[in-house]
Amino acid sequence: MASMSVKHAIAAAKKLRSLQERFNPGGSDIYPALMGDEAITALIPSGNPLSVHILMFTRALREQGTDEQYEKFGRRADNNEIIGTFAQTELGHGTYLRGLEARADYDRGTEEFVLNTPKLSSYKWWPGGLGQTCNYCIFVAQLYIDNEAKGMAMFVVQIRDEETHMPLPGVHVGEIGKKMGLNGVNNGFLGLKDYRVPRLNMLMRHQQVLPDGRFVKSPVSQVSYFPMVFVRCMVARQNSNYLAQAATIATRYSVIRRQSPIEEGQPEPKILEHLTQQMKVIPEIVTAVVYRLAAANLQNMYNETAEAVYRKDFSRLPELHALACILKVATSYDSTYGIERLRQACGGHGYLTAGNLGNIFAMAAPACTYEGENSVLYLQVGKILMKNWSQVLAGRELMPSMAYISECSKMTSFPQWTGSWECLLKAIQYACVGSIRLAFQSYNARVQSAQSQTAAVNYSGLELTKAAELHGRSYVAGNFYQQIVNSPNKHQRSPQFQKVLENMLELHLIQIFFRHLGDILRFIRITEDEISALQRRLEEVLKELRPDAVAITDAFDFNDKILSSALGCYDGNVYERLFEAALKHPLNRKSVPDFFEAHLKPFMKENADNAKKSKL
Ligand SMILES: CC/C=C\C/C=C\C/C=C\C/C=C/C(=O)SCCNC(=O)CCNC(=O)[C@H](O)C(C)(C)COP(=O)(O)OP(=O)(O)OC[C@H]1O[C@@H](n2cnc3c(N)ncnc32)[C@H](O)[C@@H]1OP(=O)(O)O
Ligand SMILES: Cc1cc2nc3c(=O)[nH]c(=O)nc-3n(C[C@H](O)[C@H](O)[C@H](O)COP(=O)(O)OP(=O)(O)OC[C@H]3O[C@@H](n4cnc5c(N)ncnc54)[C@H](O)[C@@H]3O)c2cc1C
Repeated sequence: MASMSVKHAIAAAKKLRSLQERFNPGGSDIYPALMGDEAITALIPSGNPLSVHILMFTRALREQGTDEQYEKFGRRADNNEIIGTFAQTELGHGTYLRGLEARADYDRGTEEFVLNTPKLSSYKWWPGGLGQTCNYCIFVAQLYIDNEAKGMAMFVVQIRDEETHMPLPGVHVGEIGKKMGLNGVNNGFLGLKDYRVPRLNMLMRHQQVLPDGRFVKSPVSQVSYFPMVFVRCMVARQNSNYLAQAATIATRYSVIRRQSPIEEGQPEPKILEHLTQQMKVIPEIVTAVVYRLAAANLQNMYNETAEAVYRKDFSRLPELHALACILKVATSYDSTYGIERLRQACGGHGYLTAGNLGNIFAMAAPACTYEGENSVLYLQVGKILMKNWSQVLAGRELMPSMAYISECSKMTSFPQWTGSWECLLKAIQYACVGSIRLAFQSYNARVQSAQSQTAAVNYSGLELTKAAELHGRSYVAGNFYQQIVNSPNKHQRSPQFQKVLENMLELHLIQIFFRHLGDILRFIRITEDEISALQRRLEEVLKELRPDAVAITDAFDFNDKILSSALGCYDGNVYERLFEAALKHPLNRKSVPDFFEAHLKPFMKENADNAKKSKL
């Protein structure tokens, strides 16, 4: 599987190169890499072994290396003359980067770094493509000068001979084993023993080690985390894509499959006529759209921040970090749960490999873990919200994506309930700010009682997580509202199209309201009649969107090769394709399976003989 994936990945990478040259000659924009990776990944159901090379290795060289280092390594990596990965996670540590054990000791006598993974737990473990594909990697290690720890640093390390692909002396490298999915990616392990690299193999755009061993600290240590921010932005877009693919499959299947009359004596309807089926499928279509728009916003913000960082302006890093964390978490959680809901909406056939929903789930699910485990990132955002709440208390302005927190903090109570979109959006924001205030009271009380920040974060973790989750909901819903109601190009839309978008906004806001009704009722009084009115509107908007469901998913424009699903094929010949796939199964090559003579027949005969004996 790995070799097939590499073959496909190389073919697709070549295609990508020609597309880039045609549509984005010499451009550094992220989209070609993203589209390239998406295209390659989508065409390789077992995952793209070049993903981390495209998304992390090449970018780390460009963003963390000096111009000279880019000339020496980056250009060859961009041109796919060398293939690398990003080796940060270890067998013993993934989240807690300060606990990483791999070390780089500077030898000023030879102006080299001596790299070691001192224990088994120090082995790099997980990097994509590390097992067999890559001949280089970015090796993340704790930097030591005269045995004094200086923090994390990144090193360009060649791990295999460029001609023979043999692991180099001092390198122990291989595949970590079968996974739930992505088995074409050859995630690998890497051990280094007294492996020497020249001083100039340490990426030194932001921090330097001079020949005599003097260390020049980075102006902002967090800029070394930038490669992770980029992939978190990618995940937001990639996972909204996975959800859109699954929604397309389930929607098409739901208008082909007929089951169970709604009125006695009537013919069996398409299953999408059942209201409960509409509630399983249509909100997922809308969620895919909502996150795709949010991810596009985030991508633009990433581009702007990356250019600023290149100019040594680090001012926007904190906001990008907060948004990249919350969107990576929200998109990966909601897409993973949404794809499983869509699989279940397809009944038994949803469980068939031919439907491809299982594989889409297996591609989407690990995004809840890699690039920052989701609950750790929720806590990251929770910590940032605590800092911002202190700013609110001090009367200071907040970053634009958190401005609503300031506005809501000035409200002494929630205004009269109207049920309008603005009211629903404000309710989610108001509940978020209420949760932040409660979390801060707990957190601050702990800090005041002399608990350390990390301990206070841990013991306030549940409330911090809730506040972070609601912040994500507020941001995503607010972005969708702005795009539908206040977009500058709204007047270029046909009235029919605008109506469909407004129906999607109505559904999203009401769905989020009901998902967080408990959180909202803690801070806002809403009567039973007002809640029942929203229930009616939910049922109504599902009915309104039902006729548009197929058109919206067709507009995602996935061709059959990308969906790779007998349930979601464009021509709708589901049963014929399911049967065609079944007949291809190896067990159908013979009428009598080999195991009959070898196992089944003797087993049944033995039971029959025993039965006869027991009768005697
Ligand atoms: C298109 C296809 C897309 C995707 C699929 C295809 C390919 C990719 C597939 C897989 C690739 C996977 C790669 C990986 O998984 S790479 C390894 C990823 N590992 C992590 O993300 C580690 C997660 N851990 C953390 O982030 C750590 O907790 C942290 C680095 C945050 C450090 O925590 P620590 O406790 O040491 O410090 P904190 O106090 O939490 O933070 C200090 C300070 O720094 C700020 N901060 C933290 N992170 C960032 C950041 N990324 N950017 C900017 N700023 C950051 C934090 O807010 C604190 O600030 P302050 O409070 O002001 O001091
Ligand atoms: C498919 C896939 C591809 C990957 N690709 C790469 C790659 O290319 N390069 C790379 O370097 N890494 C890669 N990784 C590794 C990934 O980055 C780590 O798995 C991830 O960072 C989580 O770390 P961990 O696995 O050590 O889990 P841990 O950090 O051990 O987490 C285990 C549990 O402990 C909890 N926990 C940990 N810390 C805290 C805390 N401070 N507070 C509360 N709870 C906490 C977590 O929430 C989680 O529930 C990949 C992983 C996967 C699954």
